[in-house]
Amino acid sequence: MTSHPSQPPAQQPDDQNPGQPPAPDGGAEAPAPAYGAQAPVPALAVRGLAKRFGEKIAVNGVNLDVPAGSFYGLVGPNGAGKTTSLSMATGLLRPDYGQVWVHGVDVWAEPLKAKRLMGVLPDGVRLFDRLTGEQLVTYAGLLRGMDRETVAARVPDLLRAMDLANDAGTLVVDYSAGMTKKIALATALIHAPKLLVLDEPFEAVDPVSAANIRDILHDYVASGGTVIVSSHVMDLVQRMCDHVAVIAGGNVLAAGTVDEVRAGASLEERFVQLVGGRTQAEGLEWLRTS
Ligand SMILES: Nc1ncnc2c1ncn2[C@@H]1O[C@H](COP(=O)(O)OP(=O)(O)OP(=O)(O)O)[C@@H](O)[C@H]1O
Repeated sequence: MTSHPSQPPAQQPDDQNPGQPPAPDGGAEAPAPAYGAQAPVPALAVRGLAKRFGEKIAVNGVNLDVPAGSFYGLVGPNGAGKTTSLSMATGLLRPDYGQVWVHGVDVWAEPLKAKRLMGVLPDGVRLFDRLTGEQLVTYAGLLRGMDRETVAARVPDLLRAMDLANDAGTLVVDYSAGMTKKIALATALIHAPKLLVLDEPFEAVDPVSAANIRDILHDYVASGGTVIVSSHVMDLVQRMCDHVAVIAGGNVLAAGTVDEVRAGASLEERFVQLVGGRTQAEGLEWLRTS
């Protein structure tokens, strides 16, 4: 495994990077993670990650350590920067600033090596939906450089685990939203990655399938894998995850074990305390029917 550099590579000065936005808070100065001989290398380490879309700062210098073997929840209100952060962390969206390591491998310096370690379920994923479910998962395995025999052995296992065995021959374009989510998750699992990054994996998934997926993910973590899930469902994160980060306005407001972050309250109460933003239904009087 590649060890971390003791210092981060120098940030690009703006004059070498025309059109780049100025470094956000914590962006340019964020130290690289330095792990001693004893300290385990995190599954994911993020330093000074930042992204701006025009005037909008979507991610404002995020630092995060996701311990190997953890079940890590990422929660935040709509537009908090979760998807943008995860997209940059998984090599799908180039950051303006910052660095990301997966098990010590720099995602943006060694993308192929890093991506071999990861399985990703991106938000709003576009799949090759003119393939059948079985073909799509097979294709994902072959694309990862796996041999045909191993892929052929794993595909039925995954289809069964996702309760899609009876729809193996159906075109993905004809799948429901929940079925599409599950087949996308199967494509993320086929190469048995060390780190799974799942953006809203339970959205549109029925309760029985969600419980099955939770079991699969718990087994995966128990066998040494690491899972990062973003979710809006606090109760689910509190029950399912051992670590959590709360992100809002492109910043991490709190991060640690679930018990540390919720500090005696429920995660939902703590979330509302941290994030604020509860609004009264003022101005919607016209909506009242009586
Ligand atoms: N491609 C884009 N172009 C312009 N603005 C974008 C783009 N992607 C994201 N944004 C903006 O960046 C901010 C963060 O968006 P992001 O999708 O990361 O939030 P999120 O926490 O995943 O939200 P949600 O929970 O609603 O999915 C939002 O204000 C969003 O409008």
